[in-house]
Amino acid sequence: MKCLSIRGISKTYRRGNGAADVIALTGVDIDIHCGYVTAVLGLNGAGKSTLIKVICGLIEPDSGHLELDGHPIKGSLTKHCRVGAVFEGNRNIYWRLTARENLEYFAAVQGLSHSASKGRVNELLRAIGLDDRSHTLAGNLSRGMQQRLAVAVAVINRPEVLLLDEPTLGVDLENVLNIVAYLKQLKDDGTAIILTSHQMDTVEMLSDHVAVLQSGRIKLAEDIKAFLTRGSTNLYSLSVDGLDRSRAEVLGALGVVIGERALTFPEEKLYEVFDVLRPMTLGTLTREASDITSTFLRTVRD
Ligand SMILES: Nc1ncnc2c1ncn2[C@@H]1O[C@H](COP(=O)(O)OP(=O)(O)OP(=O)(O)O)[C@@H](O)[C@H]1O
Repeated sequence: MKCLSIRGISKTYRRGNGAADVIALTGVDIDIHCGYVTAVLGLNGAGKSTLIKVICGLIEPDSGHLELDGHPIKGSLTKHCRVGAVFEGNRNIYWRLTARENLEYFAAVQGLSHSASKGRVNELLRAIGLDDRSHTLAGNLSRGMQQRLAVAVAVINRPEVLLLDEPTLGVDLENVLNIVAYLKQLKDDGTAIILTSHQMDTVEMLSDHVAVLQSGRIKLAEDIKAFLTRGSTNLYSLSVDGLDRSRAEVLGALGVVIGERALTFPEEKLYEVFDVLRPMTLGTLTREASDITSTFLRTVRD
């Protein structure tokens, strides 16, 4: 497999009983390449999880289809290639099985032989740092450990397409690095990885391409280097105390990011921000290093 293409996917949740329908995705097109990680970014409710569910066949889209190497596929992607997935809330693991039993169970479901399964399970337990907790029930593992187990379960069959919805949520920094290193290995072996995450460090460490979803539509899709270059404009941070609601609204409309103690905004907004804040006493003004978080925020607020 060389490339998975998502073509014109739209999905509306129809709620009935007079409740308004929710348009989750509208005409989404993305190309996903083997051996690359594509990060799908978006604010809460942008449609990321819906897209992941559509790709792995859990949700039927209203329109649109998937293509493999340019050929439209019939039925679920899982019928055409090996697919692994981590869903929000670790729904891909069984709480009443131990970590080892979960891996053995899913290895059997995926058709691995007993001997292949044994080696693979041990390898994965080591890779995710759970070899000393292999006999603990999944339900008794910490949240971060459960998350690591969910990643291991998703890759048990060496997937050609791996879908990761928030794979490092709640995982400590050391284990984030372990997971990232393991996923990089998978990508080097040719797996096409689709990642959604609010953890920008993980996104920056892993991704080759970025697609930004906003209100169910693709706002931008490009190489991560091009994406990061967008953020090269200088950003300023200004500390303020006692910002009132009407000023906050005006600043929000200008695209200023309002934090607990400071405002963040691009250089070209500097004088407009000063005008809005006048005659307040202003705190320290510092120039911020531009990073993936600020680039993303600017993209969705633009
Ligand atoms: N089963 C459902 N029934 C009705 N509406 C839904 C359902 N699932 C999701 N939605 C709505 O669809 C929209 C997209 O939701 P989705 O979970 O795909 O967003 P998301 O980008 O993954 O958000 P988050 O970052 O919060 O996880 C939201 O408005 C959400 O409320």
